[in-house]
Amino acid sequence: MKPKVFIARPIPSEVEAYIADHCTCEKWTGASPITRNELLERLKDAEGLLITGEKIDDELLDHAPNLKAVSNISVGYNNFDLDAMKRRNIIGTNTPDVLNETVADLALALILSTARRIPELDKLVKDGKWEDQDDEPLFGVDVHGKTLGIIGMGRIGEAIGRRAKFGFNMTIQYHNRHRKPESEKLLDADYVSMEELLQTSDFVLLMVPFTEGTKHLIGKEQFALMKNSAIFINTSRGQTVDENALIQALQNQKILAAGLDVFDQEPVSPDNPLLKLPNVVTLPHIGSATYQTRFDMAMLAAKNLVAAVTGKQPPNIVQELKSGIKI
Ligand SMILES: NC(=O)c1ccc[n+]([C@@H]2O[C@H](COP(=O)([O-])OP(=O)(O)OC[C@H]3O[C@@H](n4cnc5c(N)ncnc54)[C@H](O)[C@@H]3O)[C@@H](O)[C@H]2O)c1
Ligand SMILES: O=C(O)[C@H](O)CO
Repeated sequence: MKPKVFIARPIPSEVEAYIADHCTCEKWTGASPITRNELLERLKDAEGLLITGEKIDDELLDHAPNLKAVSNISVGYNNFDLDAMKRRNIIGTNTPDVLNETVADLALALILSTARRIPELDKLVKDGKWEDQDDEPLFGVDVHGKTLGIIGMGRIGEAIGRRAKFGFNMTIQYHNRHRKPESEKLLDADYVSMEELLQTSDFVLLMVPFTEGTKHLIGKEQFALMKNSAIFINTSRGQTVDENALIQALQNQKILAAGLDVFDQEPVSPDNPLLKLPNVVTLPHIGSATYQTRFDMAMLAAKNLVAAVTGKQPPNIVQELKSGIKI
């Protein structure tokens, strides 16, 4: 008998067909995203679950007595309660690498958009406010030749560094849990302390996972160390930044600007002060959102899921759950 899986997110038909070749599939077909309660109700028989970021904790696992594996269609897995999953030998997988270049493209787009004030000036033109006058009020700052400080020199951090170094002749420095000699060689990058990075970078870019150790990694103290001309970019998770401290830093011109793909609360509340500041470029968490990359992520997540529920080694079990899992 084929293992039963529940697909909680819309996925391309080709990916669904691949899963259906190996598993009995049930899927969420509602017009809006599945709610927590609806998800809990659908898990009674499921041995596998395909999701994007839904919280996997004791409450959910209590509703899923047959569950063996949860496959995330994302590289970040801060939605996994790793202890709860470990206690029940649940396999958890993610989708690394296939999205690196796409997310890196978006990070560069945020760097350029903030430095050259692209959304603000686009609005000015479309609002008919482009006047024949001295254009100094439209000036921005250069990107080429400046110093980019990357906090979190992982797979995506390095892809961003490559673009910045070889596309824009930027100087790269980074801070990471561990030194990355390969990245240092490739990017001619300096490993520096967090303090030095914050004090000397023109652009500070955050690309760490959200864990207990990175919650509010950047807060009041860190913004205080940055240059007044610094531009802050967050493409990691909203919770890695103390958002109130960021708002203060921008309102008090402690830093020049910010480019944000991620927020503490998503979707961001329309009342969030960040949305009222002209020197902030905002995006709705779309780092990996191109047709090709989202297809590749869904297919990789499907391969992880099928392998896990059919007793094979999935290609991408998350690091913390690797030991102790019996395939
Ligand atoms: N905006 C988006 O759409 C989007 C897309 C993809 C990934 N992400 C986020 O980016 C994260 C990184 O993805 P990745 O594939 O590059 O992961 P990765 O594991 O390859 O890289 C993360 C790096 O951060 C470092 N790190 C961890 N804690 C740190 C700390 N306290 N200080 C300094 N460095 C630290 C790690 O050592 C690692 O080198 C994901 O976990 C996800 O949350 C966001
Ligand atoms: O972690 C990821 O893969 C991105 O944030 C998309 O969810």
